Amino acid sequence: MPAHWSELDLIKHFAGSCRIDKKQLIKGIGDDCAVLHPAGDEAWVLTTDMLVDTVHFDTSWHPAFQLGRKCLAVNLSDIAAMGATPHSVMLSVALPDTIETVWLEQWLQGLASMIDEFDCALIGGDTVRGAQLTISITALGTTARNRVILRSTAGPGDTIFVSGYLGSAAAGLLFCRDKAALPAVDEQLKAPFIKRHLDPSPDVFCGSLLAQSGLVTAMQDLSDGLATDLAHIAEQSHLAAIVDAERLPGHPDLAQVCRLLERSPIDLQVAGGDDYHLVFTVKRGAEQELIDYLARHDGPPIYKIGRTEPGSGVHLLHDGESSDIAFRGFQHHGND
Ligand SMILES: Nc1ncnc2c1ncn2[C@@H]1O[C@H](COP(=O)(O)OP(=O)(O)OP(=O)(O)O)[C@@H](O)[C@H]1O
Ligand SMILES: Cc1ncc(C[n+]2csc(CCOP(=O)(O)O)c2C)c(N)n1
Ligand SMILES: [Mg+2]
Repeated sequence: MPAHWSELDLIKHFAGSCRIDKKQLIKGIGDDCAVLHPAGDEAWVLTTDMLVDTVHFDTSWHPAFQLGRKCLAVNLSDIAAMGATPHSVMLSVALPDTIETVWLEQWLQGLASMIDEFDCALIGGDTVRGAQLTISITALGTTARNRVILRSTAGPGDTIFVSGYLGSAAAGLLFCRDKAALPAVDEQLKAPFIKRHLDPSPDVFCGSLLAQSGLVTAMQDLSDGLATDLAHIAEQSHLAAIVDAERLPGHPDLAQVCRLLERSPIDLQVAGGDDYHLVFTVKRGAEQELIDYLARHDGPPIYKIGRTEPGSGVHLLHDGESSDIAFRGFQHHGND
């Protein structure tokens, strides 16, 4: 892979080299999922995510069962971001010879439990031998055509919300990765952070409620970190996103845990990645209506973190200063 190319450069190059439009394609490259309009009022959303050993997970600390669940969770999070309901999945794996049967069985049980939990079915895939354990899942979701939520449709003056705590998985990853280097930390204190890294639960129910409410203008899931993921909404909606650092929601123990890790909580919250919650925009004046709608439908709490305005970038307000953090989240290429 050419090291000087960023992930976005590569995607643009792929897109620029192939035909990318097609009848019945509502949205191709550029969102959490592609959107197809098969017939009638329905829309299909399709997404694929690849997980590679040592890049997305590390089998030395990731139990097989939880890894099986996470492989699907990251895809379902993209389906949630469109406001759709998961329907079916295709599984492609490259397995090295060193994989043990017991490990594979536990991994599969984890995957199967996630398939059951979200009422999906496994409908196909591909299986090959490979040097490095690689798992690629393609997921299909369905929704009503007029309920699909894109990244490109936020308006100026909208309010920005997230659907859960930020930074937990990033702290959990540090606990798992730097085990030897860290002083002994109370297991109970670490547990929720490590759980969020190992076994995130995608906000599928929340995403679907948000779309049903008719009050959400744009949405995206949080995989690379707010700095990058919100930048996609800002860029595609031709807006600036203004985020108030004090409003970023975190686990009640995040500050304490970050002191032990010697990391800034805000850094983990905006750039740590692996959150798998949703970031979305709501028309100004409709915030309370949305909160009431969620409460009426047993929805989860949501957290207001900022607003959009004319302009560009993602601006983090902290201690009276503003800094542009657009695309400062996790990147696979270009900033290693
Ligand atoms: N190799 C590729 N060929 C064609 N399109 C691609 C390729 N890689 C990514 N894309 C498309 O580019 C867009 C951004 O991809 P990306 O994987 O960054 O999605 P994301 O939702 O932003 O992140 P995540 O995968 O963490 O959810 C998507 O529309 C995706 O389908
Ligand atoms: C062992 C290990 N090292 C680092 C990370 C962190 N990480 C890897 S990929 C990614 C963003 C989402 O990926 P993608 O953009 O491919 O969907 C993040 C935050 C991890 N989870 N495990
Ligand atoms: Mg996504």
